[in-house]
Amino acid sequence: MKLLEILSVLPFYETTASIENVEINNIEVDSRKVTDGSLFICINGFTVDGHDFISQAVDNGAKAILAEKNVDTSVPTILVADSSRAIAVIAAKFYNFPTKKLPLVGVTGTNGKTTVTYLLESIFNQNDMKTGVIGTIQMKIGPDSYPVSNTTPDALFLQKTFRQMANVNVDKAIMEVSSHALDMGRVYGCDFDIAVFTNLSQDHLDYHKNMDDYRHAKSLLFAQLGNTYNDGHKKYAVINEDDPNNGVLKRSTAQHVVTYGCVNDAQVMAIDINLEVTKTSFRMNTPVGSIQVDSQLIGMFNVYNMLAASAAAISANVPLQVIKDALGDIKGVSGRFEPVDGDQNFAAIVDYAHTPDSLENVLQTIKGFAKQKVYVIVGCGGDRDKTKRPLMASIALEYADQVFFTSDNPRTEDPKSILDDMIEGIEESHYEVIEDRREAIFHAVSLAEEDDIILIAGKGHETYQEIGNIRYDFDDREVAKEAIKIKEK
Ligand SMILES: CC(=O)N[C@H]1[C@@H](OP(=O)(O)OP(=O)(O)OC[C@H]2O[C@@H](n3ccc(=O)[nH]c3=O)[C@H](O)[C@@H]2O)O[C@H](CO)[C@@H](O)[C@@H]1O[C@H](C)C(=O)N[C@@H](C)C(=O)N[C@H](CCC(=O)O)C(=O)O
Ligand SMILES: Nc1ncnc2c1ncn2[C@@H]1O[C@H](COP(=O)(O)OP(=O)(O)OP(=O)(O)O)[C@@H](O)[C@H]1O
Ligand SMILES: N[C@H](CCC[C@H](N)C(=O)O)C(=O)O
Ligand SMILES: [Mg+2]
Repeated sequence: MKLLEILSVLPFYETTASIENVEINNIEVDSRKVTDGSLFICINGFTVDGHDFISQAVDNGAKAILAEKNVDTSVPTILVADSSRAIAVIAAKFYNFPTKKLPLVGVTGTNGKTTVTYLLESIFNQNDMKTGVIGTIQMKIGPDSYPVSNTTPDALFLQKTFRQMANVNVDKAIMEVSSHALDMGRVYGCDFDIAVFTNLSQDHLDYHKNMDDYRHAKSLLFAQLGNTYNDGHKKYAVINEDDPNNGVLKRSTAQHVVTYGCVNDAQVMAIDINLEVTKTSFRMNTPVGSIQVDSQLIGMFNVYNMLAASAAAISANVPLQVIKDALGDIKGVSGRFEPVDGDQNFAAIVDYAHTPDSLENVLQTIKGFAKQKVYVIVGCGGDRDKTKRPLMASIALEYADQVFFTSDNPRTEDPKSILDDMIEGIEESHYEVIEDRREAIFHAVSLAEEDDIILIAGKGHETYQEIGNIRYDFDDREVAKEAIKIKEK
């Protein structure tokens, strides 16, 4: 493709040499992956500056450089104010605007994104639609899955992936949209048809300055809705009416708002909610009729997730009966309230709760059913929001009979200092600090008696423990199974 044509989507840029005859066959943000004929886009990252790798990019065959500052190089340079924003639209153009054709649902919020995307995948599949899913656990095209390193990957990866999805006739793409991605412009070139808001509570205050900034980042998804290409298609903002932030998000969009909830009056509403240990049921009233939902998902927070997915599916014209059938079939999402079954007489549940709000939700659910003691194993991630550490510790202590504070991906921080942050100022004494997570799980399992419940929180589907910059194999579910096996002997 002619470079001039690719750049036609940018409102303003300068060039250092004529680019009239430059042809580009690839776009790259990583100098190591540049191939002959590429346009290399320099991103000034959090760790290194892409501008420092221009000579490697040129050596590898870059035919032009897109940069934020003047650089000394033998190939033409295109200067823009913000290359992270530029790449989002350039990549969309290069891959021929895949999301113009491919219906795209974006799900944002502090908790529940992964769950809602998987619920939507099941609902769309039940409606005989081929789906593509991008999120925390993996990327999927139809039944095939691929690893991802971010919940919401960078703009180039996204546009390339959406092109792949469009080429194999995916009917609906569903993605998690993190606040980091919104802030960094990773989804700036995506044309969403439906944007879903789950909820907002404290997280990521290492990245966002305060809760207002965090909320603002989330609102960008709704502000962007329908503005990307102005193609006249009907767009929907699906919003949790029971979340105190609903007003801000509604005011962020000029599109149709669909509300859901259980308390405040909403268009898609759950009533007669019955929460049990092994199942959940409720009546769902919607503008297009009413259905009885009988689900194997546990907990009030999952009622909200089911409402969010249903409201989005209704906006996409999926019949209510299909939604009912899909919600009835879903067994659960990997690492989310996942029971570990080793034929033991107590329960062990692995859950991805790694924020104060999700931990509280999941513990409220467990306390609602607990007949005997509740044990909690929990830690907090290193190089992440430090202010959530004491909050998560207090919540665990409030609901549990005994808490084991342990490591959860200490990354480059000293595991002991993370644990110190968690227990600082705590007056209760019903806890132990066991830095080694495996030891903590084995210890809790060794104490558990009939009908007790152990919650192993924070890592869910993760199959590693990140210490320093190394990811060691570690899966809470496997370790718990081992511990149970040894105890049962
Ligand atoms: C803080 C942050 O978001 N960082 C993201 C960012 O990395 P970075 O800024 O450090 O990149 P960098 O290493 O400095 O590189 C800058 C540029 O130089 C280029 N480069 C680098 C080296 C080289 O030899 N040649 C070269 O060209 C790189 O390709 C890049 O274009 O860009 C990378 C590529 O897109 C991301 O993978 C990375 O996410 C890191 C791993 C991360 O942990 N991000 C978290 C905070 C995050 O985004 N989380 C949210 C989910 C949150 C949630 O809701 O739970 C997510 O969406 O994942
Ligand atoms: N709607 C909800 N409200 C509050 N907590 C929830 C909700 N849904 C799930 N949770 C809790 O949050 C945890 C993570 O859920 P999920 O993975 O669906 O969220 P997420 O938003 O994708 O998280 P992440 O930001 O890490 O990708 C679950 O294991 C559960 O404990
Ligand atoms: N997407 C989240 C996941 C946190 C999961 C938890 N296990 C941790 O490592 O803190 C993050 O990267 O902040
Ligand atoms: Mg997720």
